[in-house]
Amino acid sequence: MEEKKENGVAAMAACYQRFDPAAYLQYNYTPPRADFERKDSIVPWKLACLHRAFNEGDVSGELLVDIGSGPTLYQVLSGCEIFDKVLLTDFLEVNRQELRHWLQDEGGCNLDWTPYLQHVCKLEGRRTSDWTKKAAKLRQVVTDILPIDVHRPQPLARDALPSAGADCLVSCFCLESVSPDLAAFTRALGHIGRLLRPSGHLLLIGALGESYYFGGPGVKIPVVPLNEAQVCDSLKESGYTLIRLEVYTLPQDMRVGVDDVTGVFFAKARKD
Ligand SMILES: C[S@@+](CC[C@H](N)C(=O)[O-])C[C@H]1O[C@@H](n2cnc3c(N)ncnc32)[C@H](O)[C@@H]1O
Ligand SMILES: O=[N+]([O-])c1ccc2c(c1)CN[C@@H](CO)C2
Repeated sequence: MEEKKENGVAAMAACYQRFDPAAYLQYNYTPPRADFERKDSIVPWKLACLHRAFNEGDVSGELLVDIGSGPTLYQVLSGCEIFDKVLLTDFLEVNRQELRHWLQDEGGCNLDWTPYLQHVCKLEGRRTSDWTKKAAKLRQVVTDILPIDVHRPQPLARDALPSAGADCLVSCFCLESVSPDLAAFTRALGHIGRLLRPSGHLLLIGALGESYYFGGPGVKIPVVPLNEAQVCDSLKESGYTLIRLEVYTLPQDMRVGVDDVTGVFFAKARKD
């Protein structure tokens, strides 16, 4: 059994060697999936879920860790106003490099995050012109971009976090996209839970009913197809209490051929 587990994880790691951050951003973070003029676009829905979850009064602390950041920053645009310290993490150096390009404001980014910063300012009741302040805030609070492997019982380097752990985790489209099967997905949930202090919050966004996605031209990556019940069961099994689950169903024109995702879930949970 141990060998089968390791083979599945190794096969996933091999797929990711061909992951293309620029293509991935193009596929998922430009219109129609990221259209801030459309009420039914996926990215504004995700940003609204995250804004509400970070700002309803129960989430607080010093340290927020984003698990499997990839080449994207949207997942911490609300959290950066709440936490003094934000850690971004990813398995691939190409993604960590993409994030560094933006954070060091040195150019070379494959996506302009301005519309995202402006949109989240609007959600916060601020002028959209405050986006430059939000960008500065994000650059100030993101203190590191670390390698991570959610299949390891210790996903981060031993000294990466304070002994108390993180106060909050956010993770988007990572666990189901890197796990060979549902059991591995659930184990990974438990592994990242060890990074979180007791009663700390987990904000989890993921794909429903997805069996593959393209991580670049011709880079077909298998995904664990999840339904809502499995998400709830896995959270409970790996030591979380579910606070809220929200589901978005993709309209036809959001299905653009880069994956077979049918829905997106947002779960707010607390570590037991
Ligand atoms: C579908 S992307 C999600 C990116 C981003 N969080 C988002 O919301 O679009 C999945 C990410 O998981 C990363 N990844 C692959 N294997 C991993 C592993 N074993 N542990 C943690 N992250 C991994 C990939 O490098 C990739 O950035
Ligand atoms: O519409 N979206 O905002 C969006 C963003 C990222 C991803 C998806 C959809 C679906 N596929 C996952 C990878 O399994 C990645």
